[in-house]
Amino acid sequence: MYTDSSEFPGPAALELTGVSKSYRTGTTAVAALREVSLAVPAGTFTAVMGPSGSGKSTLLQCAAGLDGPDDGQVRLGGTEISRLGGKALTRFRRDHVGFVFQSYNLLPQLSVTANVTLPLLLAGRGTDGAWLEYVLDAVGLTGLGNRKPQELSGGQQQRAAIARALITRPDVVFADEPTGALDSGTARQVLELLRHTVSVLNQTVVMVTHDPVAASYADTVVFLADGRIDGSVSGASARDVTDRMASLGGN
Ligand SMILES: Nc1ncnc2c1ncn2[C@@H]1O[C@H](COP(=O)(O)OP(=O)(O)OP(=O)(O)O)[C@@H](O)[C@H]1O
Repeated sequence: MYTDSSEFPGPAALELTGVSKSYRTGTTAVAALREVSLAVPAGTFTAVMGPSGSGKSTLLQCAAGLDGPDDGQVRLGGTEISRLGGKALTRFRRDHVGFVFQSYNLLPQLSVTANVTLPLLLAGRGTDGAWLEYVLDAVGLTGLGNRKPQELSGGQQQRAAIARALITRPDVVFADEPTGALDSGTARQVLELLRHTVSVLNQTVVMVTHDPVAASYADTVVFLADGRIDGSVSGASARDVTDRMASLGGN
């Protein structure tokens, strides 16, 4: 794992430096992230794992600009997003970040093509037809662009959500438990697709997951425990990840 982009050649797609975040409930404060530093090289697949409550979702929210850290910096594609707020941050996210969630969040009344190109429409950008076709092909939805989401299987719906995340050519795609709602065979296909977007499209992907099999598709698995980074492994098998998680006392 890199804690600083000077440690690797090439640009960092994402860099967190000393990021801390607490939540206040009543009179008590819960430290969800404690001085987390992490650098993700462009064109790599990173999985974030850790026990329940270790701070994975908070890390993703801060890294993607969905929430602001209390302390520290977040740089995404060369922009320090922790300095941005309001409309500037919303615009930045729209143009530079892609999201894939466990629930596909497709609009039922729109076709696959309209769902996939919605981020471009919202950004006031035109659709490059060749890129749309390429992306739909890449996610295995060739010829299904006119279908409505409910006319697709769960795996196909998640593929459409991945196409929607890729369409703006974002600096980073953040995936939060992207296979949580899928059976293991379909999950494997979606993970292979995410792997393909990194290996072939040079996309940067950061995925939060509870599943050691999902994590094994990543180049690097970063472990969180109690709001801190607790090491990382590269090229890990599902077994390696399971063993590491057991040593963290996690699930
Ligand atoms: N909105 C919130 N208000 C108060 N505390 C919160 C809030 N969100 C998260 N927390 C606390 O922050 C800590 C980290 O939570 P987070 O959701 O980031 O962990 P996680 O690793 O994603 O957990 P899980 O695997 O169960 O989803 C936990 O102690 C959690 O209870």
